[in-house]
Amino acid sequence: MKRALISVADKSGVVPFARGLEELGYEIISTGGTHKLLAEAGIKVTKVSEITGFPEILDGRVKTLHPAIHGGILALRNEEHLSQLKANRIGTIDIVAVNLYPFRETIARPGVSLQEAIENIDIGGPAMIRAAAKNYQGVIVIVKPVYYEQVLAFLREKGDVDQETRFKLAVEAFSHTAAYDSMISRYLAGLQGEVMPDSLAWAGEKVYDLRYGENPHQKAAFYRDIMPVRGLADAEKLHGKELSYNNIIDAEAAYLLVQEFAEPACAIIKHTNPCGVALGENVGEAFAKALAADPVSAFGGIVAFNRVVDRETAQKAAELFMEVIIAPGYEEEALAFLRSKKNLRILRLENGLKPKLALRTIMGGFLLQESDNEELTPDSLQVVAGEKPKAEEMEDLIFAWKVVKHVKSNAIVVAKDRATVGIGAGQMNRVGAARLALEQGKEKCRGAVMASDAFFPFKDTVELAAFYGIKAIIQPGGSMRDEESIAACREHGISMIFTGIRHFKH
Ligand SMILES: NC(=O)c1ncn([C@@H]2O[C@H](COP(=O)(O)O)[C@@H](O)[C@H]2O)c1NC=O
Repeated sequence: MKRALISVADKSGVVPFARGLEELGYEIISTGGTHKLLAEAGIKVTKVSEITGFPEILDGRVKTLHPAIHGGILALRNEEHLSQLKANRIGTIDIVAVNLYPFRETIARPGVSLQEAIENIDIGGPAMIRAAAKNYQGVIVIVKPVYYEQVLAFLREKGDVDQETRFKLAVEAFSHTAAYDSMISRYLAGLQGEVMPDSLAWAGEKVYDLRYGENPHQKAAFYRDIMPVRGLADAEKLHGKELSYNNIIDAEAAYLLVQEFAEPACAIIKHTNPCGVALGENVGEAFAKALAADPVSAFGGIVAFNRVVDRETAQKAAELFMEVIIAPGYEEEALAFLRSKKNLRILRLENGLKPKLALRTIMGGFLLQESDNEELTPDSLQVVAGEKPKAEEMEDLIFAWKVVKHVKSNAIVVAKDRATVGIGAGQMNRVGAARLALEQGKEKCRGAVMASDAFFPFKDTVELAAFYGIKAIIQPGGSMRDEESIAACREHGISMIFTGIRHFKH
């Protein structure tokens, strides 16, 4: 008689699965809780302890860790191994259906204790899963309820599961236990304050396959971090087609930019760079100002707000061709209106999410760094040239500084009245970025302020800024030739503020 061992923490779908196996003539073996559920459903089920001759002990820490179980799973189906099983009165186990203690859900609970987390580290489950996956030619391994029906269908129609499917299930099983272990190691390392361990174990769960990657000839998929952290994968799609690879990256850039501000803010993003950013009394004003900054580039943009979108703003925004809109919420009428736009994706994501770490692949490896969450404090600002900017000018400088952090280096942002006037992004020299930003703003640059993501290596950017009428500049400082830039500011009556913080973005 064929035997199936079923031991599951997530018991969804397990009753019909076990019943299906019973109908196919399988003997079902189960651990405590699973046994109870199946027996109550009227399924004939043997307790693991009857097979092992040993009770479950240590509050369930030891249930299935026994040669009678692991021998039955791991034995090759050859004469040599089968005779060893016979000599030791061990029967083979042909199906292992196991899912693990809910470690993720446990550590997601606010205030969870270390002891609770540790008790939710499954030991016996991964041991069985890995054993079954190693011996996939003889054992069918199932780690998720979604496979129950597929396996039952195979058994009913063909009497067995083919080797190709068994292999796929085994690969899935090893990926599953690897991801589970990565979660445990990251959680425990995090408790020690260790975020960059010698062995890096990051894992994700597929949210969905993307139609393609950055370009149509590139395959791509969207994964959520296996750790319980909220992020873009949690954004609720209220309307529209599936997000593309580029949409997801741009939506993140737009979201993070508006999170910089406590005031109502709007950011319009193109290819991860902002083309217009503004603050306003309300989202409507912020949107109008952000759009006015660069209406040409805004076409096909990704638009983010940090406040609930009202109907009037939705109507105005819908006049623009946007790919994605992301906000913490939408008034009912606003949503109804936006939904009339067939090609618009509407996302809702609460404010306040902030990544702590940034992982990036490079050829043959990864780079891991803390996210750029360095914030300005009043003490970090140092006026090195000209007069101390007045309150309003200072607000513009800080606004421009917060925006420039989100622009690819070399980056220059020109701003006035809490709105961008010109943005120079991703240039190979700083004065080139400045030229782009200033030329975009033209006359509007008169009386505006300028932010630079890194220091000025020469005084050329200051001189160009003076030509366009810039009144104040904010930049990290720290160049060997800072004095030349400071002298140029004094000569042209420009105030210069050092932040002591650099915001390169690659
Ligand atoms: N210790 C063991 O021998 C052991 N064997 C199976 N488990 C787990 O026990 C859970 C099922 O328990 P129950 O059927 O009692 O609800 C499963 O998630 C399974 O992975 C075990 N528990 C944890 O390590």
